[in-house]
Amino acid sequence: MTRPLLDVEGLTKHYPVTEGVLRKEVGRVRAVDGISFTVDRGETLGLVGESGCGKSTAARATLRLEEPTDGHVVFDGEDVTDYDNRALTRFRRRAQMVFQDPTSSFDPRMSIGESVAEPLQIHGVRDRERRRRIVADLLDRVGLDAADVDRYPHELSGGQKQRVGLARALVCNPDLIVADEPVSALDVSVQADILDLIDRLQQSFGLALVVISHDLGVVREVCDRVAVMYLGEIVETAPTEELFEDPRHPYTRALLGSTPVADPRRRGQGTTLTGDVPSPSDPPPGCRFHTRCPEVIPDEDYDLDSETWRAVLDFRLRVLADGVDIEAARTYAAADDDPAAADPDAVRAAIREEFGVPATLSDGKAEAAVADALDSLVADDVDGAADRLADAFPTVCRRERPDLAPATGAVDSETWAAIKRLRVWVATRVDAGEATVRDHLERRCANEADRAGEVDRLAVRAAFRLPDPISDGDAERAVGDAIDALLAGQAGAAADELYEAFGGVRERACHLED
Ligand SMILES: Nc1ncnc2c1ncn2[C@@H]1O[C@H](COP(=O)(O)OP(=O)(O)OP(=O)(O)O)[C@@H](O)[C@H]1O
Repeated sequence: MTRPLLDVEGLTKHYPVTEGVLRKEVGRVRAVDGISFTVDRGETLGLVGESGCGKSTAARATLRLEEPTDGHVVFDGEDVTDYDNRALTRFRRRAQMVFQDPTSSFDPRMSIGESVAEPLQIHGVRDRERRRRIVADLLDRVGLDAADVDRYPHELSGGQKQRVGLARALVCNPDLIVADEPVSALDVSVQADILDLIDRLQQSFGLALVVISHDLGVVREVCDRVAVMYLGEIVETAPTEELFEDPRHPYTRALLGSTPVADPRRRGQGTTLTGDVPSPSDPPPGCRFHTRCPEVIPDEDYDLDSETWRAVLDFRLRVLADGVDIEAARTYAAADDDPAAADPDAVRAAIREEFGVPATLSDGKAEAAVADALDSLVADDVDGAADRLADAFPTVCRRERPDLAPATGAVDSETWAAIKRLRVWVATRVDAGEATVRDHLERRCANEADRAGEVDRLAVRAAFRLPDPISDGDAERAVGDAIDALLAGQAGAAADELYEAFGGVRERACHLED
């Protein structure tokens, strides 16, 4: 595998939540929370997930249209997060963004020709005639007429405007385009045309593309690989058809289950998504999806099917959030319209019904806990109910999050984090000469080398917190070879080793299936 054009590692964007005139920080919106992905030259990566899961923020932070809170964005061997303003201007020429609503990115007083030519002017193409030729050629390639040059945005349809948006993004001959919901504002009839155009442009310009969409049909149409985002995290990355045929993460399965599919064999299969995405300012612990996950793992102490387990957990979650409306249950249960006189058994039954909890659970221990909680609720003791349910129904998913690990082997999450640390360090030095690489390595390993007397394999492992040896044989071989290449000053060869063994293409989730 060749080295990717874009290697995003641990990218994080938190927005502070402030209060009062002094704007004291009282919390953080964890919009993007440590995501990693790669995009090869000429490749199209889809970024999918429900509304609010952080896709647009991820795009803006990747292109440094907003400052990331943490993480690295390595683009063509350089760390974009280190760039000064000048380097950023150069980067923005090579990495462009296309927005959902092209109208907002146009100045209504500028003609189409002027709008498309503007980036050329900004980036120093002074020759007017040359600008005109480039613009005419691009308009032609995006399927517009040369005569459209003199028209204004308000004279164009949505589809035509998106074509102009693409022409404008292409005008500086970028290597990467990030398209944020490029067709969701368009009529369905025009969407296919624009997707087809994106596909053709990508091929003829050899572009790397990141296509952001909440619509799985869109990504299936144009993407080589797909990364699935949930609540600020990437839960699964896989080649497109593999993802659709064999989704590994329960969130991906639920997302696919909620999308209408053309294939009649798959219609109605799988689980669907219910409820809203929780707030990113207070994400659930463990696997963030566990509060909605139809496949949440039952505690081994109980013998309940997954649907009942989900119902019990929904009940537990709602009680803990003080979200059970007991008065409404009393009203529902009251035979003679007097909630105060409602039969307590009927109130308990009404609450069970609301959450889909069976009248009697087959597992005695679970039934006892639910019955106790219902007794407390009926006695208006919400805290008592919450304590009982919190103690009785833990799930492994509250403690452990699905861990992205390379399909190459069973490395644990700490080892994987160390490998990625080494990979990013190497990726930003691939073009450096041998002496520079060795010099940088010496500095990186200064503490460990002091102890060891020289920079050797052990010092490098210690500096990057890599186990010695890594338990998985394939991973150990790749890392060992990469370290040897580094010690010889050959960062390029080290990067090749690491991408070959641990490249984003084969990155799959998750321990839940294992
Ligand atoms: N400037 C901001 N300040 C505070 N919170 C923000 C800001 N921008 C985004 N967010 C929050 O971050 C989370 C992720 O938003 P983002 O727009 O990235 O999601 P998305 O997946 O692109 O959703 P959509 O498809 O609706 O655009 C949301 O909860 C959003 O409210």
